[in-house]
Amino acid sequence: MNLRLANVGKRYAEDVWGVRGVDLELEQGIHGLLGPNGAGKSTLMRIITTVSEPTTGSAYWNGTDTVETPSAVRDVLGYLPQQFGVYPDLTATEFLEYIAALRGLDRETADARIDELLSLTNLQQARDRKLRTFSGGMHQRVGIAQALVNDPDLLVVDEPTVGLDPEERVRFRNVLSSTASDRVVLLSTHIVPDIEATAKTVALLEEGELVTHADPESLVEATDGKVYEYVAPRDDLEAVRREYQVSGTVQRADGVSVRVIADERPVPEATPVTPTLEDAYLDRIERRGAA
Ligand SMILES: Nc1ncnc2c1ncn2[C@@H]1O[C@H](COP(=O)(O)OP(=O)(O)OP(=O)(O)O)[C@@H](O)[C@H]1O
Repeated sequence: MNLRLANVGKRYAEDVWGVRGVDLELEQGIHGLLGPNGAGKSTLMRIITTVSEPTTGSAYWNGTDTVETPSAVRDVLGYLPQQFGVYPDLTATEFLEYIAALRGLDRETADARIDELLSLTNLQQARDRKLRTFSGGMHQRVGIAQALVNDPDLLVVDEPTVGLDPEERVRFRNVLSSTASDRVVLLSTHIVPDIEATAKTVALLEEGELVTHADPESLVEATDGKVYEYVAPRDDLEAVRREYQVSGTVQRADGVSVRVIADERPVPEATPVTPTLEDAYLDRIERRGAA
């Protein structure tokens, strides 16, 4: 299984490119598409799912050009878009039955598959409740269930954890990682912990361009020796933010403990700490911003 993007660009207006010159190759496993708001993640997802056509370049699924032959990807695709609307008066089971029918599954196959998916997404207890009564997290889990109805080879999930509380976010992450074997999963997010534990590779997008595509370990390694923690007076926090990329703050009795990304030790008492993927992400974004 292989998804390849070659020189993919999307122009919205004369000088407005949603993405530009993106080359990317993804194999089986979870891949994170990371970038700040407006970076072009949704644009790229819409091209991959054939909802929208690129202005330049093309996408290939197992070597077949998906702009010329959209069915090559549509037939194997599961998609959870950012704005995922459901039918509030259907129960979870009814909704999944409807999706299964649209996907052309016969009744028997559909029933078995729906049972399996409700259990995978931890919604067995709620299967006969109307979707209007679902919490944000349950809504997203039904979303992932509907995307998996046809057992897709390519699963595309766009910002799935926005608005979820931390516990639901973790639950969603676990569901997703348990579905990742035997398919290509592309998960777009601007929340680094969403992919930290699960992604095989991370593609970092900023202002429509692919900044890097690497495994999380290599990204973190590149930031090694550049992350420091120290306690700053509370009144200095704004100044620290102006000077450094701050990846965390903790209020303390004697000031604010800050975690910063810096090429050199910012103050003599700063302690070097082990970087996380979040630090590495901010470092790449920062370096680009400063370049
Ligand atoms: N239909 C459109 N017409 C014009 N510009 C657009 C259109 N859709 C997106 N853009 C612009 O393209 C850029 C990329 O947008 P996109 O929605 O792909 O980013 P994103 O990374 O998904 O951000 P978000 O997380 O905020 O959705 C932005 O500058 C956006 O304003």
